[in-house]
Amino acid sequence: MKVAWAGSREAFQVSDRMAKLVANDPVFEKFSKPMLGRKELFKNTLRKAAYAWKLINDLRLTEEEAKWLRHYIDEPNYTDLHWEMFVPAIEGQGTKEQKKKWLPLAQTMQIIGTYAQTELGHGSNVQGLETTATFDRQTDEFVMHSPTLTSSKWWPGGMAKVATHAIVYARLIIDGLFHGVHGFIVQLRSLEDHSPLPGLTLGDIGMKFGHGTYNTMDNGVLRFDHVRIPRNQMLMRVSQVTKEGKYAQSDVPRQLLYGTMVSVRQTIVADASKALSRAVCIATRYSVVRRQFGSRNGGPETQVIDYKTQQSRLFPLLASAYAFRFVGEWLKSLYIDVKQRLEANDFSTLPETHACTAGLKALTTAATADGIEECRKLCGGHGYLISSGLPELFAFYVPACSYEGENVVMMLQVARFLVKTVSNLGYKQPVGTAAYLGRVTPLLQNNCAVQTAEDWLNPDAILEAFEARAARMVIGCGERLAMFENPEEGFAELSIDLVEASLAHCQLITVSVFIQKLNHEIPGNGVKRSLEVLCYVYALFLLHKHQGDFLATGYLTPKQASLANEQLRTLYSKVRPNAIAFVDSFNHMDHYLCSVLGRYDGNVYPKLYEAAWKDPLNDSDIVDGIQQYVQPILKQKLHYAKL
Ligand SMILES: CC/C=C\C/C=C\C/C=C\C/C=C\C/C=C\C/C=C/C(=O)SCCNC(=O)CCNC(=O)[C@H](O)C(C)(C)COP(=O)(O)OP(=O)(O)OC[C@H]1O[C@@H](n2cnc3c(N)ncnc32)[C@H](O)[C@@H]1OP(=O)(O)O
Ligand SMILES: Cc1cc2nc3c(=O)[nH]c(=O)nc-3n(C[C@H](O)[C@H](O)[C@H](O)COP(=O)(O)OP(=O)(O)OC[C@H]3O[C@@H](n4cnc5c(N)ncnc54)[C@H](O)[C@@H]3O)c2cc1C
Repeated sequence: MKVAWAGSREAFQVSDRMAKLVANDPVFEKFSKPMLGRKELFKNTLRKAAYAWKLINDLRLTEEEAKWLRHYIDEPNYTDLHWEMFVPAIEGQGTKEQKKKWLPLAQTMQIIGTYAQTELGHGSNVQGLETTATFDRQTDEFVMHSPTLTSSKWWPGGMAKVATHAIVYARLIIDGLFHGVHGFIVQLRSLEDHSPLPGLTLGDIGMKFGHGTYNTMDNGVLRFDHVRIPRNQMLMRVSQVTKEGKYAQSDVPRQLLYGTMVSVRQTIVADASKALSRAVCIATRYSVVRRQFGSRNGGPETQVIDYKTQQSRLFPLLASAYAFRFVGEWLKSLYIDVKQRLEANDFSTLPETHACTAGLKALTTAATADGIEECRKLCGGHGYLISSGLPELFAFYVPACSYEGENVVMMLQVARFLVKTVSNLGYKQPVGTAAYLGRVTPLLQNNCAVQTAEDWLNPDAILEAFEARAARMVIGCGERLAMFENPEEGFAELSIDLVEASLAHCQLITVSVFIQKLNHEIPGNGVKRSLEVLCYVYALFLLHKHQGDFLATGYLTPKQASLANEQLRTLYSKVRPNAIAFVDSFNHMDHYLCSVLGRYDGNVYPKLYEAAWKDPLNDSDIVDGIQQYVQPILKQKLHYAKL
């Protein structure tokens, strides 16, 4: 199962080796992080990042190994933006000459970059950005300027204190004409003494949610006061500006300017299963250790994992972690394919890839963030302790619902893709993830054939149910949209339904990828059978949760919906014996989990007790402030004692 989770034996070995490297090195200790002040926390992160870079070079780690190393160090920092956004932006949007100049500098970290798109006034609406890049023909330069307070760049990670360069998105202006938003490589700091270059105002935007997690990142603010950069620092794969000031667009579609976001959204989907599996591992192990009620004749109480209600909250999350792992793997292969096509100037699959990355990013991050919080509740009161590992994990993870495309905004992008697909149905056969929309007639006409709970243990029945629900919701939206004279008005009016239809479409993708995975790639019958159980849990849990959709579209009868729920209860009993094996298969080490409740050895209570004594408040019996503020209250003698 560890191999099935990792994707291959080699992938398992690489990640396992890197997990151990990090866990066994005292530099990467992280348990004390929540006790540090912001400055100490930040310096500590800089120290770890520098040491990691040294390890990467000394040990000659591959790109894959380096990614795992950074992952297991488990502290967001400037290198995330450098490797995941700055470098890919140059790779995807730079010309050959630009790549030749900038990539070697970035790949050896002689320069450190960030991705400066969002502003104080605009994040989702990229076309609304206000920073200007005005071409000056006399000097062959662009003048970068922040004309308003709301045009201040706001959020870019690593920008406040570390990055030497940024890809800055700004409105291109030539001779007073606006030519859309483009990316520019801008140097921010001196490579000699790290001071901000003239004309730039740079700073940190302030503390963020949760203490010891995201505050390791220096998210920054940046303002330009007429800063000049050479013309050849505009990323020019998509559009070019000549030294005469002529604006030209190559036959590469404009959407490629958004290519870095497609790449990162794909990574975010791949990472969702890491965060969810971490929370599920903690909650499952603790649910086996924790006992409440049910003691008979002085025997042990019931392990809380044996309560059906606990199973009904925990096991769908376990199944979701596996579903997200597989859909992340699938999305990566889709992305690699589109990347190769884009390099060969084939842009045909870009719209579908954009819809898949946007929609799955929204689906997986929302479910993961909610899932982590559910796992915290599944651990009862102790889940609220920092030492459970869950509050910090939640604080670290929850911004994923907003960054890289706010989730609702992303679902509306999926909706645009679906509406377009439906409106083209007469003359363009949908393919890939939308192929089912080419079979609307049977999907709209045939209803579910399930008659017994057992009938639900059938991948075809499940797939058809999810296809019919999505098709009926999408087509229904299409029909209602057609009644509006102005399609944009209609889209806005129906946006709630469109987001729901997009979710149904994305859930269909996750369910069908899970089923495909079982059909083709699982080594070993035992592993396969166990994963089949999780696949059914995932699908039937979604069906139960969204049964309103399945009933309202008329595909299911109430009886069939209740049979699905009956089957789900049976499936939970099948998951229970393997629950610990399922979570051990994630191969998460104690160092990575950073959780007393999720310890591999289950030695929870003594370690919880021990961890409590490490709190700085327990350094002495009488702490600072008691004499000054508590003793006087105790000693005062008031007449009206009842105040
Ligand atoms: C670096 C992080 C790496 C990994 C994270 C993983 C795990 C976490 C680990 C560590 C975490 C630590 C640190 C990193 C954390 C966070 C970093 C965060 C970075 C950022 O947030 S960067 C800023 C991201 N900003 C956004 O995502 C903005 C969202 N808005 C948009 O994308 C667009 O503006 C929007 C909403 C799509 C609308 O665009 P617009 O108004 O310009 O146009 P249209 O709607 O008219 O669309 C035009 C046309 O283009 C199509 N399209 C839109 N986007 C794309 C795209 N990306 N690719 C391809 N095509 C696209 C759209 O569908 C339309 O097509 P049509 O004309 O209809 O055919
Ligand atoms: C931790 C973190 C790290 C970040 N790192 C970076 C970075 O490195 N570089 C960078 O450039 N940016 C970064 N960002 C910014 C991030 O990309 C934006 O915050 C994100 O894209 C969301 O945009 P917004 O803040 O403008 O949200 P808004 O769009 O203002 O969202 C507010 C609300 O409005 C709703 N809404 C907006 N538009 C619509 C619509 N059309 N229809 C319906 N509802 C709508 C949303 O659903 C949401 O509920 C980061 C953000 C965070 C939280």
